[in-house]
Amino acid sequence: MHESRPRIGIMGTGAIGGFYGAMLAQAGFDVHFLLRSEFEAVREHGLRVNSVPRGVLHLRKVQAYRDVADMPPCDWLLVGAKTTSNPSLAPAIVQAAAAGAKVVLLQNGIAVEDAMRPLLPDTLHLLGGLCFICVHREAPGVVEHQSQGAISLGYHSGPALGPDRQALIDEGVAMFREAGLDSHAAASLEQARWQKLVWNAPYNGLAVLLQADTRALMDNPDSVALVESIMREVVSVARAAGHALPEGLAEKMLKTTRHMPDYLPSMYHDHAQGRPMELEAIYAAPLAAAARLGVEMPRTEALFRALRFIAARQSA
Ligand SMILES: NC(=O)C1=CN([C@@H]2O[C@H](COP(=O)(O)OP(=O)(O)OC[C@H]3O[C@@H](n4cnc5c(N)ncnc54)[C@H](OP(=O)(O)O)[C@@H]3O)[C@@H](O)[C@H]2O)C=CC1
Ligand SMILES: CC(C)(CO)C(=O)C(=O)O
Repeated sequence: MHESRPRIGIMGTGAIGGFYGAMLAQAGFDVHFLLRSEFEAVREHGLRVNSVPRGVLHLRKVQAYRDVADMPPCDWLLVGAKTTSNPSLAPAIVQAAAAGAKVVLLQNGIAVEDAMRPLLPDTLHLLGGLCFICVHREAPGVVEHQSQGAISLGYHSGPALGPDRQALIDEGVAMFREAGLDSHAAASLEQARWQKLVWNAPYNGLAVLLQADTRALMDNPDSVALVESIMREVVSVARAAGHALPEGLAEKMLKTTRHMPDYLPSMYHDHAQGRPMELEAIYAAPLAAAARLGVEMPRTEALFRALRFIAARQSA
């Protein structure tokens, strides 16, 4: 630890990293941002979050870095890159870590910590952070925040045992709460990931395939039927894996989505910008789990294959 408050590193400052990092910096935390394509813009103009529920937050002086070697050692490393960047980002995470640092993957998908764990030394704690939020990058250094913002944390692996794990999660939860965010401990990180996937598996991919935002998807009976059937497949696999997802989860998510702003999930933006889509974390890993458990996910698999076709054409 450094001084009385932890030092925070944002590893990948896009929509999620920009939003949570700016909120923490505004609350007085010592936050250091690793950037890539938007480094110059942020260094010159700062980081701006245009938030519908919270108003404009403009961090004019940002501790921004293009090279991880210039970053000071950080106690909390919040990974805001897409899961597709994790293998190439891992050495930078290790380099920016203070002794005994907590690495938190603020990412969607299944088994993302399992894939990251072998790339980190055993001395680092690895946690997952599930972000319930609608944000996207509007321009270099500009994040649009449409709604929500809650974050739940769960411990994956590392040197802490038993009550020490809970204490670390509580420390993280308290940090986000101090920044004015709704934050909770997830009883089980794996279950929390499956539960969130019930939303991401249908909407992320269908937004790309059908070129539609959530409002358009919810206004059409055919797309609603597709969304619902994919949700039910994810729920079945999660339950087969031993996760007691709440009864009526799919219905509740459909209802909540009807009341959301017309939102384009992050996978839509990746496709639109020609960036890799998170197909491994959101589709391939759940499908592999389903195969191991002997549960079929025919509609999810069809969506995955269609998306993989789109991705292959895009990269050709
Ligand atoms: N957006 C949302 O509303 C939500 C997103 N999520 C999840 O959060 C995660 C992040 O998504 P999101 O914020 O939308 O993604 P973005 O594409 O907006 O941000 C990713 C950022 O990581 C940066 N990055 C990647 N690799 C490196 C690197 N090697 N060095 C430095 N920076 C790097 C990118 O830089 P560059 O500009 O160079 O590409 C970019 O700024 C995903 O897993 C997503 O599924 C979860 C809930 C909601
Ligand atoms: C489910 C949603 C839209 C908001 O909770 C989100 O967090 C995401 O896009 O991953």
